[in-house]
Amino acid sequence: MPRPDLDSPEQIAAFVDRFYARLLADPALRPIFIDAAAIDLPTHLPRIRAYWRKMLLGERGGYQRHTMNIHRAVHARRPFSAADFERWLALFTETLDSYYAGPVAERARRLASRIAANMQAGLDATSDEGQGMR
Ligand code: HEM
Repeated sequence: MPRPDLDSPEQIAAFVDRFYARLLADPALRPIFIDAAAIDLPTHLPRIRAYWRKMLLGERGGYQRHTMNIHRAVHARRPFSAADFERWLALFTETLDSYYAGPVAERARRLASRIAANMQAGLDATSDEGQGMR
């Protein structure tokens, strides 16, 4: 059966559930979500879905939070390592490749990789001398 593209709110919702199943099963990443950030999944998952609807479908008026500052606060409690970023991106890409194919899935891949690199650079800079992003 051909894989669908990641181009509807329904596919994005399913993608986020699948991605988070992997993140939360990961021995290195799970404690960041569960212990350091103590996320409430019923609050968190709808935000992640709204974020990706904005990024991939151009949804307006949905997700409007400061993602970088939110990660900075978690990073201050428990620093993200380079290996954490690699793992996050590997799980994102594996989830995409397992279930989705098409131009929007490819855009998601490029965006995630670019944003992860920017985020990592911003967090590193912050912990050095405060030259972080925004
Ligand atoms: C090492 C890599 C990453 C880790 C360990 C990580 C971890 C987390 C954690 C723990 C939260 C919950 C924060 C809280 O509610 O206090 C969070 C939120 C979020 N993350 Fe990440 N993250 C990573 C990379 C990324 C990347 C690269 C993106 C985007 C491409 C991203 C997108 C988001 C979004 C949209 C939220 C929701 C923030 C909100 O509450 O509005 N994350 N992340």
